Amino acid sequence: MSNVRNLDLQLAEQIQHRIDDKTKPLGALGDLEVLARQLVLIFSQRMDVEQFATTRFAINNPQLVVFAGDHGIAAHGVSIAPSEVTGQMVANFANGGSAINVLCRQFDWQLSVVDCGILHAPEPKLGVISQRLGRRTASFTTAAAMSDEQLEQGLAYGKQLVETKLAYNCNLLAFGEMGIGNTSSAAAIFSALSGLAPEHTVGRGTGVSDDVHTKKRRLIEQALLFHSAQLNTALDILRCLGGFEICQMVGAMLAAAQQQKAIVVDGFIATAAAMLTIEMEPASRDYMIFAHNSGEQGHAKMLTYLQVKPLLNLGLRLGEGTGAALCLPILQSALAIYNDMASFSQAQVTDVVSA
Ligand SMILES: O=C(O)c1ccc[n+]([C@@H]2O[C@H](COP(=O)([O-])O)[C@@H](O)[C@H]2O)c1
Ligand SMILES: Cc1cc2nc[nH]c2cc1C
Repeated sequence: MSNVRNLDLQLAEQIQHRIDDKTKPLGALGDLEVLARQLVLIFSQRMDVEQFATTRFAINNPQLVVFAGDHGIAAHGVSIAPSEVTGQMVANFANGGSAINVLCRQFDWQLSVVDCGILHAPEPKLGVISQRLGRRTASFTTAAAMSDEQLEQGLAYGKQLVETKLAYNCNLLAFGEMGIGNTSSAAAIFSALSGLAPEHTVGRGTGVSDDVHTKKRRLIEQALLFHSAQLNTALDILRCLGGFEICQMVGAMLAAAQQQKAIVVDGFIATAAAMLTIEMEPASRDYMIFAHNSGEQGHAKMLTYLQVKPLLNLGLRLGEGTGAALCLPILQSALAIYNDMASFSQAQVTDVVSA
């Protein structure tokens, strides 16, 4: 049963023609042209030809969601910080002091923060959306990270969030996360999906030492062996190795793709969620924009595995959705070019030949 439709390509040729007919050498705006085509295709899905011809395409009410969750694996000391820091950072998000707050204010993203299950829940008055699945996952070295019920509830919470709180007049959603230990979970998911050994997928996360990096890799090798008979489907992989925030991201990405919204994917952990989403619903990839190539060593490999090209390469390795947030002006530029740039005939530019 597939709930996500591939993009209807009926208007694709017209869109490409309009881009090619702008006053520039063919393809000279590079990836901005690729983005314009993808965004206009997504935003024109249910339009008739007349509406399509007269519409100025725009990003409406862009929403960025940070999903936060704590991880049992963190108790093994695989990060530069303990799990308590997840809750402290969520309070920082709620108080407006983190990197993602600064970037969301700068670019006019609507920011939401979701507590998917963190060790120290913030006070309700801080306005964090509470969709808790527990205090933190089980350490996936010796147990499934979550139960079947938590998995199901997490997917449902993510879906509900998109369908109720975020749906209104918003055509673009960005996904970020926070969770001490979650690069371990994301690396394990990547290994399980791709078959790549942990030495290729496990990186330094928040910036751990050589010794901690080695311990982290060994723990993930151990976990993959422990679960090897179970890791048959994307749902199994998510249940055995995932995090509460990764689970809710998958539910929300599935719902966003189903509603044919553009999906901006942030770094290593958000891309692990995107990989699971694509595994469950391959058509969801049509709606995804990969914001950046993170500094986390496995991220470039994930992007290669997915055969996608990220927009930015700034060495960011913070998470929170910061790479995704930075893309908004580029996405807006792609649409501005599409809407406003003159064609050859409008500008009376003649005699340009293409190879
Ligand atoms: O987005 C990324 O590519 C990324 C790369 C490295 C670290 N992070 C962030 O750092 C935290 C996880 O790192 P760690 O070392 O605790 O596994 C988590 O809060 C992520 O948001 C994020
Ligand atoms: C301070 C801090 C901020 C973060 N933001 C996302 N992950 C993080 C991890 C740490 C440790």
